[in-house]
Amino acid sequence: MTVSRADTVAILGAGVMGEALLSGWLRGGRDAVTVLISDRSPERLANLKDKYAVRALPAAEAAAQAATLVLAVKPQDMRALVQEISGAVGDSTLVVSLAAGITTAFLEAQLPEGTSVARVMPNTPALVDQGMSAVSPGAHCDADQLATATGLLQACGRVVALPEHHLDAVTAISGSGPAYIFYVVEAMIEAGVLLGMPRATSTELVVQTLYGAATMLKETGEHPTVLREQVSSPGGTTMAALRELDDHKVRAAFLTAIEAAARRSAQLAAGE
Ligand SMILES: NC(=O)C1=CN([C@@H]2O[C@H](COP(=O)(O)OP(=O)(O)OC[C@H]3O[C@@H](n4cnc5c(N)ncnc54)[C@H](O)[C@@H]3O)[C@@H](O)[C@H]2O)C=CC1
Ligand SMILES: O=C(O)[C@@H]1CCC=N1
Repeated sequence: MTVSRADTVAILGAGVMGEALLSGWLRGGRDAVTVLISDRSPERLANLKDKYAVRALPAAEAAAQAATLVLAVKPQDMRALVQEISGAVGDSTLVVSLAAGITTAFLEAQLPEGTSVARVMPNTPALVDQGMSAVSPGAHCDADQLATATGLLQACGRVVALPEHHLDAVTAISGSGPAYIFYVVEAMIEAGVLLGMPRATSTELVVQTLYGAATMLKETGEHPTVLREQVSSPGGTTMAALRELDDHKVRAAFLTAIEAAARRSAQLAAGE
């Protein structure tokens, strides 16, 4: 079967996020022949070709054969990748970057004049079709191209369009967010073990509690304060615990931590 360039998407850098998108597209019914992958690691490529039956090519060749390029390397590897593919980027190519910190202006300056670029910040729950992504258009990305970028992410979860000046904050909240939640989950599991419970039991209790609480937030649409108050009996156990969290400034620590993540995203833009 011959596949047109217009229908082809290339994932350049097929690591955690590249695979999350690839797997989401295939689960959503996209034909594997319309996806090209490229990665520096031959082992990684062999593994993905086996698992998903997609074609692998060197980055510049993949870039020449696809109308949409998803750049999914680490921010520190972005300059080298863009230099590698720049000559293969055509007039109608849409470049979609997933990298933390890397601005559309940075990419536009490295790519041929007038290249359409969209910046996206996804997160790992895309692996289970529950991703949260934000997308921002660059200077030459028109509405149709923004819709194309949005569609690629919608296959794996929800997408919001936002002005690019919010993207460092998005990176700090939803991009890195799953890690904060996993960190809290780890701490709660440890607490169960400290109280004498088998680890497997503690894990089951915590994971289902997280799932239930997330489902309540989503399905009731109630403010989290209301839902927290429903759990907090006067003079009860929950207030005893929350008082300790307040004493240990856990809320303030979250604010400071998320500010640090946003600051780090901005530093990555400067190549630090
Ligand atoms: N992991 C996460 O939770 C999220 C990551 N991101 C962003 O996604 C991007 C990718 O992150 P991960 O998937 O976590 O990284 P990763 O390290 O799992 O994947 C990056 C892949 O790029 C490959 N690579 C590096 N240079 C290359 C080149 N020149 N040509 C071809 N392949 C090359 C590496 O071999 C690696 O497999 C990063 O820029 C990150 O900021 C965004 C949101 C969430
Ligand atoms: O930690 C990072 O830099 C990437 C970006 C958002 C999540 N992971």
